[in-house]
Amino acid sequence: MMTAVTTILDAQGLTKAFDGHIVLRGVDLQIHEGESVAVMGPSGSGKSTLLYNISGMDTMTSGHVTFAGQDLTGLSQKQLARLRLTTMGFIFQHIHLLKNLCLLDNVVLPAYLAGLAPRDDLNDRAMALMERTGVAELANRDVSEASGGQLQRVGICRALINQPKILFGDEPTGALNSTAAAEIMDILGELNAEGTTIMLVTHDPKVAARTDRVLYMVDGQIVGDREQGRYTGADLDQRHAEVTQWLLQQGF
Ligand SMILES: Nc1ncnc2c1ncn2[C@@H]1O[C@H](COP(=O)(O)OP(=O)(O)OP(=O)(O)O)[C@@H](O)[C@H]1O
Repeated sequence: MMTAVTTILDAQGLTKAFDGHIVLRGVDLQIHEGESVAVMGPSGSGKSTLLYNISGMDTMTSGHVTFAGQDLTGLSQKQLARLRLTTMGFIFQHIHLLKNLCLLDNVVLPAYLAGLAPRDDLNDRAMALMERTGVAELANRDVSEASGGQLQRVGICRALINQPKILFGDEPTGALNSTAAAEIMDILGELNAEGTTIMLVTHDPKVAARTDRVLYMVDGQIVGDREQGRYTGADLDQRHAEVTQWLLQQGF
């Protein structure tokens, strides 16, 4: 039986210029609900700019982006902030947590700001996420008392606290050793298997090997789009070899 594909994010003719310097050159991109997508390409090709513009973190120069049926183009900064807070999660290379809050409160904060549930429920939800990602014992600790890999897990919990429809990552494993990076990708793989749509900017073909689809950007355009099927936990070396070969063909 064929499963219907739902487009969760649709960018049409997305252009972004900084002071007349064109960084995104009319990008068309559809992301389907439930898929995981890696965005690769040379430094400066526009990967992060693409992520920031399709998520409404930055304001595009021209084009249209529709997310979960809502056209971002006409929204005010306040409406965009609300949309991001309640429907999108973000993880970065360096997770910026508030130093004067314990790790649990850092996870709870976006939910508290969204005001969608009572505080006790938010604490329970945050603890469940921290248990799931293996950082529950750190809940009452400070930011300075956790390792980079542990902080990235806390960052994932924070990104998930409002049950986002999509999780965006900008080099989420970029600052981690290979073991910690693999553990983060295991967590993201589980979330994806449960239905969370994921889009990651990465330089790491091993990260890309675990996603459903790899985009390759050059000079502000998507020039390669590879569907590689779901990673099931087996044959990572084989997938890595295949995606590396494809990347080399793209000019990686
Ligand atoms: N806020 C900004 N103001 C001016 N120029 C910017 C800004 N953000 C990005 N750029 C420029 O846009 C281009 C693309 O940057 P971007 O960070 O999107 O590339 P990238 O592919 O993510 O690179 P990297 O892999 O190095 O992170 C670069 O030339 C960069 O200098």
